[in-house]
Amino acid sequence: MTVRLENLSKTFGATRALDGAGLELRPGTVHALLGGNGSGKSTAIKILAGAYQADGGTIHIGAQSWPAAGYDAKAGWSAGLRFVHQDLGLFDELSIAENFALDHGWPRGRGGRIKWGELRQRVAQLLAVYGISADPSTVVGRLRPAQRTMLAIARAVQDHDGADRVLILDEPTAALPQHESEILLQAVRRRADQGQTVLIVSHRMQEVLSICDDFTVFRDGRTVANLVAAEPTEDELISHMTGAPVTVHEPAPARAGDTEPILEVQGLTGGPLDGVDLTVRAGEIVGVAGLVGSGRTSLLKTVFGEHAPATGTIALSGVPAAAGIPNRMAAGVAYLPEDRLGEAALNDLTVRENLSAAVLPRLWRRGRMAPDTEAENLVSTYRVRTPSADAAFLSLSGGNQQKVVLARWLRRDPRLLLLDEPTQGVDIMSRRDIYAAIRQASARGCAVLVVSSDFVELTELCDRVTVLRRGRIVTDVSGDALTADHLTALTQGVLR
Ligand SMILES: Nc1ncnc2c1ncn2[C@@H]1O[C@H](COP(=O)(O)OP(=O)(O)OP(=O)(O)O)[C@@H](O)[C@H]1O
Repeated sequence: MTVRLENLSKTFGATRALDGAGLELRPGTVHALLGGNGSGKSTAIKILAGAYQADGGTIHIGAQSWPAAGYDAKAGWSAGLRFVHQDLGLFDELSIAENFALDHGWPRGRGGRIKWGELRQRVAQLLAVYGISADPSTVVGRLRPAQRTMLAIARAVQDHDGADRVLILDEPTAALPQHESEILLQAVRRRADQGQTVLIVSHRMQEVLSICDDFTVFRDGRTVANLVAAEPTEDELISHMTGAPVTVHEPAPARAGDTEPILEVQGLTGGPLDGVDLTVRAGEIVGVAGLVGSGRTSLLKTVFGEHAPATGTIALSGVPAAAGIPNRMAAGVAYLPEDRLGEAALNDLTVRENLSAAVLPRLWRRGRMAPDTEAENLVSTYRVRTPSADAAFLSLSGGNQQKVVLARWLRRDPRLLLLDEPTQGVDIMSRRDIYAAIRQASARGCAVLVVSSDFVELTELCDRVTVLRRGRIVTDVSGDALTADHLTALTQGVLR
């Protein structure tokens, strides 16, 4: 089904989020919507979902048209648009069949009895169509990550051929490890080959290049490129996003010799951790690769003092680390969690206040809080797109929120920096700035431990990557062996 957005505009206070943007989806194609953080992608998607109302423009879906200011969620739904957001909205404790029924009702017989046989049969057919090899009675929490996303897609579309539905996916692979992303993208590609129209918003260039037919690039709320049946290069796409030719970044300088150990972990157990031994030295950037459930996040949380280990020791610069988060922070440990909005940000405050939160004691003078005069510098260094440092944190786009939280930690000048998925949702331009900031911290002697599902990121950023499988470190990779494919094989257990 064709979808066409024409001349879409939307203003939030002083911010012109969309300024005449356009987008056209051809039936049975996978279309990438690309753009830097704050370029207007989410605003366009939210308008299509009916969550925001546009100020002006026209929306065409199939044979129907609406003035965008008069379009709502119901119009989109009945015209066939289906959305799958990053938070898949699945109930992990329930079965696949129950998850379907919660969305679309339970088939009932006489006396209101649930017709389980009919439900299971209908769901089994959908699972087959969407290539999910699982039984309808399987509990959702047991599925692999790519299967869960595919399930959310099947549940949203609930249609066998899908040709009269348009599937809109917002960063579908952001939380998936490489191997799972590939499985998911192939499954999405197959859907399009069978006639389904798909729109994907993503910051992962290699992925969209591998499966998309058409590409639309937004910059400053306008469409700056519309590439139909094209095979652009990554550099071409980036230069559309930035409006400038791509600049080549310097590789990280080689490190000379061994430095003093900052973090020493021995025999750590607790939760999924099953005896982790790990040392990170001053100036080292060490990656942690592993599948979901391998213990990656638990390792960081335990080192930060959020979880107490069952057994084992943690030392910082040779001294046993005192228990609890305040003690770890006092010892110079900083932690950027994966769940930015839930754990890291002060959502009700401004950008400036969020940036200050990590250095509050420094700003208190004679019983008064000094204004944080560095906020403007940080906003510009990290390319945070905001009308001012005093804008509400929540009014920023997702990627810009992430940059603020990261800037806040890096300005503390930590001795040990723990990062969990640091660039999730961050555009490719800022990603490079963030890598540069992490490298600068490491050049000053900070030890960095970084968890990422994006193995390309680990290979670009890290001196060494340690592979975690079922709570144990199975190997360390560095030098020429440090490639994304090698990490995929190691985390999967294909290689030892
Ligand atoms: N509810 C809102 N209130 C105020 N400003 C907003 C709101 N939603 C979006 N904006 C602003 O509109 C602009 C476009 O944001 P949008 O979320 O559409 O960008 P995006 O391309 O999706 O970015 P990202 O890749 O970071 O998710 C940004 O400057 C953002 O701060």
